[in-house]
Amino acid sequence: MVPTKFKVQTQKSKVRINSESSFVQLETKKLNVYYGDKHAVKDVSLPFYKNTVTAFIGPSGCGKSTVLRCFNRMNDTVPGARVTGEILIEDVNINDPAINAINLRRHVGMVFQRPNPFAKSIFDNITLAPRLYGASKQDQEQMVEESLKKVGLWDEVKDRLHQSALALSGGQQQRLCIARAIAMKPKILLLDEPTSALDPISTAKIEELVQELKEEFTIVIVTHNMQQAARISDYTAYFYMGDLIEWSPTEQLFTRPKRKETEDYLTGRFG
Ligand SMILES: Nc1ncnc2c1ncn2[C@@H]1O[C@H](COP(=O)(O)OP(=O)(O)OP(=O)(O)O)[C@@H](O)[C@H]1O
Repeated sequence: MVPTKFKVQTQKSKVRINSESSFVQLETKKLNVYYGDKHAVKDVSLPFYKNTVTAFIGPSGCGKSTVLRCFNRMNDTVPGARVTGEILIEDVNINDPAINAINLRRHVGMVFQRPNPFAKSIFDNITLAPRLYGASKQDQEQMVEESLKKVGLWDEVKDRLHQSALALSGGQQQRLCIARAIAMKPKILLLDEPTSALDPISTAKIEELVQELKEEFTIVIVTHNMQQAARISDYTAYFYMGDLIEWSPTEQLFTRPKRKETEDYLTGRFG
């Protein structure tokens, strides 16, 4: 049992898991990742349920981002990286060499730690990829309005869509990056420490947004902030040195962890 003073408040009462949440959207089976001789991720088998948020927690270097990057095959571009095991998205193994990584990324959007808008207009940031797939002008306009409304940015930027995205604040830029990631209507949204560069108000907005977006997407978030994991996720996976130590419903993991190692991490005894 985690002593009360170390307990992180979970807000499960606010977390609504919808009826499709028993559907496994994404699954890893014996996932291993090597960087040369370094065995960075070891035999990780995990389900990710549709329209839920799963948080990855654990000390620096434990493999959280590496696992996340497998889901859109970003590790393909890392020299010396090797991935074994299966990653199934709706039963299709995305590690199959026949799967085109560019097409895969239409279904798996990603947002990074630092907001990284292109040095282009707000409008172009969202429509760049859809244009490559032949979206008409009308579709693009609809996409821009829809995705900016979803991230709560429309009212703030609707009169300056053709101005540079770099003129936005950090928090606005991160919401724009989320809008860009969801414009193509992916099935899965990956968030790699999306609030670590943001102030508390922008962080709260993104956390609220994640709760709204899970109605439509299956979300996986890497975070160093345990309170954040407790506040916004439905499931939490705790990693240590490449091993998955525990995966549980978030409320359970934070209040009644199954493993002593998890409890030690939550109570600050190591990590
Ligand atoms: N491109 C790379 N080449 C070699 N080793 C790497 C590479 N990327 C990550 N690693 C190693 O793999 C291990 C896992 O790294 P990863 O970035 O996944 O950890 P993390 O848990 O996300 O860490 P952090 O919380 O600090 O971001 C670490 O030992 C790291 O040094």
